[in-house]
Amino acid sequence: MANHSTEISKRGHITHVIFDMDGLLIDTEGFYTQVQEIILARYNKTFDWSLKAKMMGKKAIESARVFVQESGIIDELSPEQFLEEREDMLQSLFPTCKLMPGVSRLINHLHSHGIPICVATGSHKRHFELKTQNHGDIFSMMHHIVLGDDPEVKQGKPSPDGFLAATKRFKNCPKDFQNILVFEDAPSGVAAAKNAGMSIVMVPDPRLDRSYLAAADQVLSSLLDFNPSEWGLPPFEDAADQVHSNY
Ligand SMILES: O=P(O)(O)OC[C@H](O)CO
Ligand SMILES: [Mg+2]
Repeated sequence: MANHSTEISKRGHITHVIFDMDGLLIDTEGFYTQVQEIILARYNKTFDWSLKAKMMGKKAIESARVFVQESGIIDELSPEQFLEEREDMLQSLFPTCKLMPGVSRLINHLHSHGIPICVATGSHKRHFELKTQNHGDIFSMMHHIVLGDDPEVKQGKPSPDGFLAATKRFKNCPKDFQNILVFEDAPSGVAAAKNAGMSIVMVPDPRLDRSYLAAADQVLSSLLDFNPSEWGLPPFEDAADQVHSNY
């Protein structure tokens, strides 16, 4: 079995951290699922996790194209109509979102140790504001936030555009991108981090097909299971806090 120092050298010494948002920091992925199930039911179709896996993490319009094409309703509903149809439902759900387990503890820990942290999300500005309106304390600790409609993000995940834009905006950004750790929940996001040459911890929904997990450097069932010292980051001071804190 590898000892602790071997694990660190294998995983590298992380100096900067980039967080995905939906499904990783906040529990908004369930809202998208709920709304997409309702829309497909009108066409007597069911929304399943194989389609979900292909949509999550992408920019809205890119994800909408996948939805109408793969579900076979493209002749009845265009990607633009789909986005319009789901909008009211999403707008009422987003402000009710909660933080995922372990988010508060990890973000506070990294921030208090001066580790540069940021967000790179596929979400556009209007949705970002609805989703984060009750979580200003967490998002204010981010050095910067790169949104899906940022002019530098020409293409959504799995393109590396968002992660590369996020990297450039750090002061003293590392030369070796392996020293940047990305946290993601979506297959497209894991691919984007790999395409950017970064290290990647995946925290997938348990319903996601396991074939999607192989690309990540580490797979965790929750951020509560993340051990910073395995990645050369400052260890949690209070081990008891790791066990007992849910948020
Ligand atoms: O997972 P994120 O934060 O990149 O968001 C992407 C979409 O808005 C939701 O899948
Ligand atoms: Mg996500």
